[in-house]
Amino acid sequence: MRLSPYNVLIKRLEGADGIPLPRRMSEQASGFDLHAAVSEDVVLEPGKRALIPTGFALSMPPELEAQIRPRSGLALKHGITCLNTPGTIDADYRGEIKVLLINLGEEPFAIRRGERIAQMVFQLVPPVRLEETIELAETERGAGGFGHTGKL
Ligand SMILES: O=c1ccn([C@H]2C[C@H](O)[C@@H](COP(=O)(O)OP(=O)(O)OP(=O)(O)O)O2)c(=O)[nH]1
Ligand SMILES: [Mg+2]
Repeated sequence: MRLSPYNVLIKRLEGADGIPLPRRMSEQASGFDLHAAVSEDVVLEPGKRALIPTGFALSMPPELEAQIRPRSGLALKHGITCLNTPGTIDADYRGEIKVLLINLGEEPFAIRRGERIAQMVFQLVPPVRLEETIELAETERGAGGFGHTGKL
């Protein structure tokens, strides 16, 4: 078990005064909830999408990435989810973290300043080097996929 946490730096951006920094809502929550840093309400009509600012930027060690995931409560109650879920935040990205929301519900949904709209989960990214070859290691599955193993 890792004893010391990964140190991730967070910078509040202009216009994000009063917006809480991302936070875990319970001690062992996987995700840090993200708040909308919109200057005024954004109304998402059914079927429409919007890129919502969160008011902060990150600097994290190269072995990490962050994933932007939907909040299940918003998805269940209002059909609000992330279009590109999970969104990928690269370790070298220094711009504002944004959330691409889409309304898959039947009613317009208002996104208000400061409301929690999504969550950010940090993940380890293993160091991988792609090496081109003409022969792959054989397996029992081989090229079978997409339901190849049946239903039961
Ligand atoms: O939900 C998201 C997804 C991405 N990003 C930012 C951080 C990420 O590092 C960058 C690029 O994202 P991605 O690689 O998914 O998009 P792309 O279309 O491949 O853009 P790029 O060519 O800039 O990599 O955009 C967000 O703020 N929120
Ligand atoms: Mg990319």
